Amino acid sequence: MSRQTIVAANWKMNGNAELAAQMCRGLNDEEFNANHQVVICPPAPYLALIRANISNSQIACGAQNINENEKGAFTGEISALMLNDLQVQYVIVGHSERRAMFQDSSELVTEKIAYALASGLTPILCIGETLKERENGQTEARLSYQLAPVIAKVGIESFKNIVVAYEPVWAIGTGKTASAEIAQQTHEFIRNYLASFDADVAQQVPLLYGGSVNAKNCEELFAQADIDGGLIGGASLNVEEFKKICQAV
Ligand SMILES: O=C(CO)COP(=O)(O)O
Repeated sequence: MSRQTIVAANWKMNGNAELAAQMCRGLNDEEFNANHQVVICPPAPYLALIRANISNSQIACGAQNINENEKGAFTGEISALMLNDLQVQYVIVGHSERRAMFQDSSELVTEKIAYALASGLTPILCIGETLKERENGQTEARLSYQLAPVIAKVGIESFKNIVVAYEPVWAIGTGKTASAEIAQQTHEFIRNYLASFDADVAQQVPLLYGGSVNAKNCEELFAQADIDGGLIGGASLNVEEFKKICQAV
């Protein structure tokens, strides 16, 4: 069985109602390969708008974060139940911007993943090393450090319902993409690491590359054996460019 391919848009704190409407109009009539999924992750205020305007069954919605509690006095937070309510299927967890700026530690990321899974959401678990870590030869240690607590908490079987996005911090928003060769090597490491727990599960997990992916560099990246799609930031804010990236897998 071939692995599912996924191209996910992470709008971060960008976009507006007009872009949401344009993106739905632009993508609704696209025909994608079978087993390909497009996920749009807008800021939370636009989730309902996108849900209401998507008619293509291969396009889903995702949130950019969730709180690890069911409900209660957590001003400003969004719960998994609310995402269920809006029929949002995916949620990005552990993005490096949240790890760096909002204290999303590996422990908290693990709790969010567990809660997302228990609520029937598909987490897109983001992992990645800094430039300093890569230069010091610590890439593999960093990635396993980020994966290990999640595997310990939810079990390797749960990775049948998890998407992993490898986003080297030094490639995010910098215009510096990892070369296809470096990206493939790192994805292969991630798959082998997962395979050391369960080889069958590891073969099924979609591994996405993220970091300055655009319409020009996506084809070479997506052609790599262990790259099953991408998590796209800046280039997902342009409908025509994002369409090209979705079709390149
Ligand atoms: O962080 C990213 C997606 O989550 C990547 O962002 P850019 O594509 O803008 O580099």
